[in-house]
Amino acid sequence: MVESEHPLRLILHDFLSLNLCKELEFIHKSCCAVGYRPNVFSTTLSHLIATNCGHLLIPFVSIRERLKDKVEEFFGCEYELFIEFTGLISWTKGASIGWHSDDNRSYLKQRDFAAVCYLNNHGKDFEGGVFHFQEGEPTSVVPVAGDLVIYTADSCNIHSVDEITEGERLTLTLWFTRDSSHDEDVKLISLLSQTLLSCSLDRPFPYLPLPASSNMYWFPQDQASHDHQEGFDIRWARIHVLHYTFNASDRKINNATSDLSFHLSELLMEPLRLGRENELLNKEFVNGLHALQVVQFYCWKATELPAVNIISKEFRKLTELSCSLEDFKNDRLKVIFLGDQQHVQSVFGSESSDEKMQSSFNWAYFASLVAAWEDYSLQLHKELVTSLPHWRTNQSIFTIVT
Ligand SMILES: O=C(O)CCC(=O)C(=O)O
Ligand SMILES: [Fe+2]
Repeated sequence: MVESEHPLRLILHDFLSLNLCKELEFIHKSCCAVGYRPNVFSTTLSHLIATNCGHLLIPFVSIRERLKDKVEEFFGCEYELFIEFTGLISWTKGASIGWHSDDNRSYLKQRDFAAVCYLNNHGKDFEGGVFHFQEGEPTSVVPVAGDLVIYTADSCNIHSVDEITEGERLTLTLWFTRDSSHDEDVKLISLLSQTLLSCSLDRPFPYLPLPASSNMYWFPQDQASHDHQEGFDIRWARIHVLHYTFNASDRKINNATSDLSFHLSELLMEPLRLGRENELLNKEFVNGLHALQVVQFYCWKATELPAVNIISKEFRKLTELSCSLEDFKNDRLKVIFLGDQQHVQSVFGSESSDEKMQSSFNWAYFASLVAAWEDYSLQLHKELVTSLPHWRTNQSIFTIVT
């Protein structure tokens, strides 16, 4: 399993199971916002909490523990380590990073160790994006889903990543610190406490996502220019490359355009429907993020379960497609949210997954997964509610054995 003998870095194969990689991909593709560098997208744990998706921290809990144990063990730490940052980070066409160490800014000095888990595959999901160490073995790491690289964050491990030339490269990245004042857990527990305690505990759907402000989902076409008009909305772009559309009723759009205080970008914060080719699913989602999450859940599960061919009566009822598509055919919205569709395709398009999804798509199966997504989310929410009091007492996020 171990690849290198270098004392300050370690490469492990198959550290994460493929299903965990897929689950984290589902979380990222349904929740991410624009990142801190051009062509980069990120999902931080605090962003999940801020968008009412604190329950999606649960899948990270045991991975963070295993990673911390591994780092402590490999570096023989005799002091306690704290996690300073946890995030899902994806890089798309044009993103790269030159030689650097991870503590190379005054505000990053607290970083002692880094862990990068690859969640998808070079050569299949993206091209480019090979990782290099400037000195010592191994010189290069080709990302493979499930593999892990850990290294010290100082100048002993100067590294770089080649430019992504196609597709989307996804990682789970953590930094560790000895400095307890940079402990991420303390901040996350405080945020979770604020959001969970401020809402009533018996809400019927406590896991429904709440979008952040629209600019956090706006991917500018030219990030160097200060004119951020041109570009696209990440949420819309993600469903577009999977051949879905967001549909709002004409009445709503007309009302919105006549109300000058209402920004059209806010339409994705409002109830809407999902369409595909000339069909419209007879279900209202509370907002664009809600619909996106169900679509991404379908992508995750559709690769796992055999397609359902027998459409039961119950399914048929659920999938009754709306007959008033004409009232929802709003190409105007597409222009506003997507802009240049070729640009969207060059950022998020992926041919291999595309073909598979297209040929096996089935609304009945999709509708059955709406319910499965609700069960999944509710289960995680319950785990969160059970765990939080223990986390608060210990000021630490850990697996609660029940
Ligand atoms: O994603 C990687 O392989 C490494 C990224 C990196 O070097 C960084 O974020 O500092
Ligand atoms: Fe780095």
